[in-house]
Parts: sequence; structure tokens; C-alpha cells
Amino acid sequence: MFKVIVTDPISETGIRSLTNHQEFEVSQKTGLDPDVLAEQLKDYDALIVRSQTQVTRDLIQSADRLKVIARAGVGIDNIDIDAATEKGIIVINAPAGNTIAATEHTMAMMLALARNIPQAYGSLTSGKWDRKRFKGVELYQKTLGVVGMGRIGTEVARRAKGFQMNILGYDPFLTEDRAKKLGIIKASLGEIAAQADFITVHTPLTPETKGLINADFLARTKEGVRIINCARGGIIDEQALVRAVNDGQVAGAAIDVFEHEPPENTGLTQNPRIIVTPHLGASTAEAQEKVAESVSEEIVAIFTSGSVQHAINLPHVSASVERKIRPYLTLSEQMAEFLMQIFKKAPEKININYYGELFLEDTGMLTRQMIKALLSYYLDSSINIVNVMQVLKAHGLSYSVQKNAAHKGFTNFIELEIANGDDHATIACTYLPGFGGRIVSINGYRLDMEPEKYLLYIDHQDVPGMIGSVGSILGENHINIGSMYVGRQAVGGNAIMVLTVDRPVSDALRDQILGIRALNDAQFAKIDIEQSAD
Ligand SMILES: NC(=O)c1ccc[n+]([C@@H]2O[C@H](COP(=O)([O-])OP(=O)(O)OC[C@H]3O[C@@H](n4cnc5c(N)ncnc54)[C@H](O)[C@@H]3O)[C@@H](O)[C@H]2O)c1
Ligand SMILES: O=C(O)CC[C@@H](O)C(=O)O
Repeated sequence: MFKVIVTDPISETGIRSLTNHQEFEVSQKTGLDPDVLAEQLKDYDALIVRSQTQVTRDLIQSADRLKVIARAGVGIDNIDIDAATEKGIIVINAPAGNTIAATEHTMAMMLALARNIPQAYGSLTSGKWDRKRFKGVELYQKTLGVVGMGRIGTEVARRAKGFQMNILGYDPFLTEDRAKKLGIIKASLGEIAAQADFITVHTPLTPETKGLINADFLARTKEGVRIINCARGGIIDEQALVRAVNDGQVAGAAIDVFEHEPPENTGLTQNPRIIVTPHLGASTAEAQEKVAESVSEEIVAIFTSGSVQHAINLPHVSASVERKIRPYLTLSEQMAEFLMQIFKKAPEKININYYGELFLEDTGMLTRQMIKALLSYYLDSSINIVNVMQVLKAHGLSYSVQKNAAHKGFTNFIELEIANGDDHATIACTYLPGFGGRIVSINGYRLDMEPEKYLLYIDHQDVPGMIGSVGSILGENHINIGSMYVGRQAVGGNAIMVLTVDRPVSDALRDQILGIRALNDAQFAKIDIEQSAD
């Protein structure tokens, strides 16, 4: 049973795939004190939050059972990603679920700002009939500067075009071609400052975007500009904005997100020219259902099949790539596990070759799986695909990856080489649809071996009676042989055999086998074959 705790309000309908799943137990506990949460979190496998819960380093460090932190939304600035990565915890979000909600909120804020709707509503509901004070401006033919042309920025630009605004877009990833297709102008931040009547920000909060809209930027804007922030508090310097509004450089602002939430800056929240909402960008029934659904389905997938779609601290794998590499995820890990047990030295060099169709795919997850298996042999079991690259780096190790379109006789072929000083070992695998995963080469010997739980690897001279001698010792010790795979380079030369056995081979028995004449090496290996490769 996997235990999931939800610590911020979330759509009940959206999390049905978790609450209805027999392998998951879901507890909803909102508003917990950080100390109480830290104590309780120790019992959970997954944590779901929105933006309120602060998932700090301290909280993460004490959560020894936690495998997944899920953000039901986009922004992950309330989660310490580095701390989660170090602890091997996958952080996921729901990147697209609230795009439309945040876009529509931005449009609502822009219109409300242009027409003074909140101020006029307040006036009328307090008994006044004042039509002069609330004369607004039109959006029609005005210039809108969009800072951050990602999902939300793009949708805002599309809708603003419907109002026949001229759009200037600024984003390091915005190409001329994409801008042209959207019918907008690719601009610099300086051009937006100089030309825009309305400016809306849609970037994440990063060290680079913190204070992006600051006193210097505001001083360069058109007098009477209107500014909207439905992205993240801190992208706009709140003090600088208040000053610019008070001295008339900025005609007004619409703010949904704050440096501190709830906001402490009353110069901002009680300013008659600044309209504010309490971080409502994502607060629609539809968006809340979508983000909850997205993270719930992904949590089920992570725990039941190991599949990850929206991880923040793992390489992104699209659904189509995931389908292609899936058969190799477990197989490549098993292959690396086996290689380490027959090599028995810490790898100083790791080299991975991908051949065939995998050449075209993003194989980052497969690389992580293999390196994780190699490192886990000597290091502790807390290594996983999330923290494996950090662990590798911390041990001063590196790896190399080559890709080759050559098929090597198989549609796909993965070869793993490890070395320590002058010693090195190689292994390779492929996946045969309908037959499953196969290890097809060990240290240069070709074979066709299905990974099994208990394996006995023997390196020997190709002399008559070798198979019989090993078989007799195992038989005398009541160890049944399931199957046998052999590979040799030349008649009478060096050869290997791998036996699948029904139970573990002890060190004493292995020593007995090592006593056989013309036998060079014998290693017993145990492979985790619990997960299916299909
Ligand atoms: N108010 C809310 O409730 C609410 C709801 C949803 C999203 N958001 C926030 O909205 C923001 C945008 O979300 P999104 O889904 O569009 O994200 P996104 O990742 O799709 O887009 C962000 C864009 O910002 C760009 N960017 C990054 N640094 C930049 C810089 N220095 N200058 C210009 N552009 C830069 C990126 O290239 C990217 O295209 C995020 O901060 C998110 O947390 C807020
Ligand atoms: O959960 C929320 O309501 C806020 C979500 C929003 O800020 C986001 O970044 O997705």
C-alpha cells in the first residue's frame, strides 16, 4: 500500500484515480504546522501540494519514506528541488492544467485595470453614483508587451490579438518564425519598456527574473503604462512599482501574486490604482480538476509502472519516447547489475553505446538506470534515477555515451563497458518483441540469455567435461540448473557459461567450483527481476 498525503486544498474529483485505487491510501490534511507536517510526512510515500505548503530542505530531509513530491500546478518555487534531488525524491508538476485559467485571469485583470471595474464596484456598493472618476482606456490598438512567451504568455497574446492589440513578445526562446506565426513582434525587454501601453509578465520566478521589472525598467516605460502580474510575486519589485504608481509613471497595476503571500505591503494592496486578487490565477473548477487529475494519474504511474512524464528533476521523456525505451528500462538495469557482480570492482570508467533505432531517441533515462545499478553495488541503496548523476559527480566519476545508427544485427542494441585500471568488462542486451529481453554478449562472447534471478557465471578453457564437472558439484549440493548459456571464441580457447540456478550459490560452493581444472573464474549473481520489462 502506498501512502499519499495532500496538504493543500485540492479537487476531490481530480484525485479520484488515487482515492479509488486499491494500492493507494490518501489522507487530506491541510493547514498543518510545519513541525507537525515534518513528523507526519515520515509515514508517506508521496506528498501533493499546491502553492501554500512550503516544502523546505528541513522538511524533505526528515521524510525518509518520501519518493514523490507533486505540485498540483505549475510553479515549483515553494519546493526545494535541490534538496529533493539529493534525497532521490522525484518532483513532478502539472504544467498545462491551469494554463487557460491563468490566461483568462490575466485577461480579466487587464480589462478590469483598463476600466477600473473593482474601484467602480467598490464605489457603487458603498452607495455612491460616480461616473467621472472611473473613466477608463480601451485595449483596442494599444501595444501589449508580454514578458515570457511560454504556455500562458502565448495564450494571452492570442487572446489580446482578438482585442486587436499590437503584441510585443520577449522570451529568450522566442524565434522570429514563431513570433511571425503568432502574429506578434519579437522584441527586447527595452523595446517593451519603451513602447508598451500594457505589460504582462509570464515567466517563472528565477534568480534571473527576480526584480526583472524594477525601478530602472519602470523609469524607461511609457508614461501611463499599465502593468499586470499573474505569474509570480518577486518578478516585479513591489516597492519600485508602488513608487512608480504613486508618482504617475505607471497609471495602474493588476497583481495576483506577491513577494510574500498573504502580502504585507499595504502600499500595494490598499493603493487605489492597484487592483489585487489573492493568487486566484489557477482557481477555476476546471483547472483545479485538471491539475489534481494530472498529478494523481502520474503518481499512480510512477508507483505502479515506474513511468514519469512531468518530472522537474529528471530528463523529460515524451510519451512516444517512453513507449520506445520502456522495454529497456528494467533490462538495462538488470544487465548492469549482473555486470557489476561478475566484475566486482568499482568502475572508474563507464561507457555506454546505443546502437540501432535507439540512436534517435532520448536515452537519458536508460543511462541513469544503468549507472544507478553500477553505483548501487558499492554505495548505499538510496541511489535512484533522480540522484544518480549527483552521486556520480560527488565520487568524481564520469561516463560517456556514444550513439550509432548501425544495427549490429538487432533493431536495438545497448552495450555497457566498465573499467578499473587495466581490467574491463562489457555486456550488451537487446529486446526481442514477443520473446522479451536478452543479454546477447558478455565480455565479447556472443550468447542469447534471458535474465533470471540467480545466475552462475563461469569463465573457463573450452575443454571437454567442463559442463559436467560444474553440473556435478551443483547437483551434489542439491542446486538445480534451470538453463545454460554458453559462448566461446574458438574451439579449445577461452569460453564462458552462464547457468540459471534455482537457489543462491554460497561462497563455499563457489570456491569448490573454482577448484575445477581449466576453470578461470566463477561468480554468482543475483538480479532483481521483480519488475516486468514489458
Ligand atoms: N497566478 C497563478 O495562479 C498562476 C497559475 C499558473 C501559472 N502561474 C505562473 O505563471 C508563470 C508562467 O507559467 P507557464 O505555464 O506559462 O510557464 P512556461 O514554462 O510555459 O513559460 C515560462 C516562459 O518564461 C520564459 N522565461 C524564462 N526566463 C525568462 C526571462 N528572464 N525573460 C523572459 N522570459 C523568460 C521561458 O522561456 C518560458 O517560455 C509561472 O511563473 C507560473 O508559476 C501562475
Ligand atoms: O495552486 C494554485 O492555486 C496556484 C497555482 C499557480 O500559481 C501555479 O503556478 O500553477
